[in-house]
Amino acid sequence: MATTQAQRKMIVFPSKNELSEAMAKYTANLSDKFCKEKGIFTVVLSGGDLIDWLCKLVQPPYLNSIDWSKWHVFWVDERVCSWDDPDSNYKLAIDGFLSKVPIPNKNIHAIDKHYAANGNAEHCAGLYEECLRNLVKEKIIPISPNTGYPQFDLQLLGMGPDGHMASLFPGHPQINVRDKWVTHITDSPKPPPRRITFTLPVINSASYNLMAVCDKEQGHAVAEIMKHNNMSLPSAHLSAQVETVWYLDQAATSML
Ligand SMILES: O=C1O[C@H](COP(=O)(O)O)[C@@H](O)[C@H](O)[C@H]1O
Repeated sequence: MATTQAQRKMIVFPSKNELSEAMAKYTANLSDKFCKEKGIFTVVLSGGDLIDWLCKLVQPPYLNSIDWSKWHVFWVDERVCSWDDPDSNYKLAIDGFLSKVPIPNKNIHAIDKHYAANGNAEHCAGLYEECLRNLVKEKIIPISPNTGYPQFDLQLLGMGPDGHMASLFPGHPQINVRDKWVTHITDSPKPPPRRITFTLPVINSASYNLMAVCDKEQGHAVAEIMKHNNMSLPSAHLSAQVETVWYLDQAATSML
């Protein structure tokens, strides 16, 4: 079932399996489009359950048909910990997805290894922003003519039961930051406390934003956003330059 609100297109799938299949197809189609148009595909990952739902991308027909050499991979948020810590979104993506596809190492743009291990969130945010600014200079990432912030091709996002996206949490000031591309938090309500995150204007400057939400646990936040447009939930602010699409499984719509 597909419905469209002002800014949000919502598609409900019977189960995670169908959602994963659709997400792989959506990603593969955009990869083809952007690789043909500009020879580069910039993809931003989140952590959490999303990585599991990318499983279909590492299977035929996508595994062999996607031009992985053109991919550049980023993280919308990252936990400030060592790369091999079980909390690391980098580790999660490497283990569950990136180690299974031939993306050149130099195109995987992770949080700084040394400073992440040292736990300095502010410094890690500054360094990640510097990394993005260098890639803008190298013309890997364009600046959106509409917003003035970096414009990624596709972001694959997830939402926590409290309505957070990336590491923008309800009631925390990071959602209002506009003078940075990447900011930090040291008191995240979800552990671990120290994280870096893209700011909202960067998130909303992406061409395509796909928000994938499964499970009953998220049902209340889904209803607050879809039925009541409750803007106190960070995920309610999600938009994109071309398309914002919410992929939900049946369980996540239990309160709609
Ligand atoms: O902490 C985080 O949570 C969100 C949502 O994760 P999920 O496990 O509820 O799917 C995730 O999108 C974000 O990247 C991560 O750092």
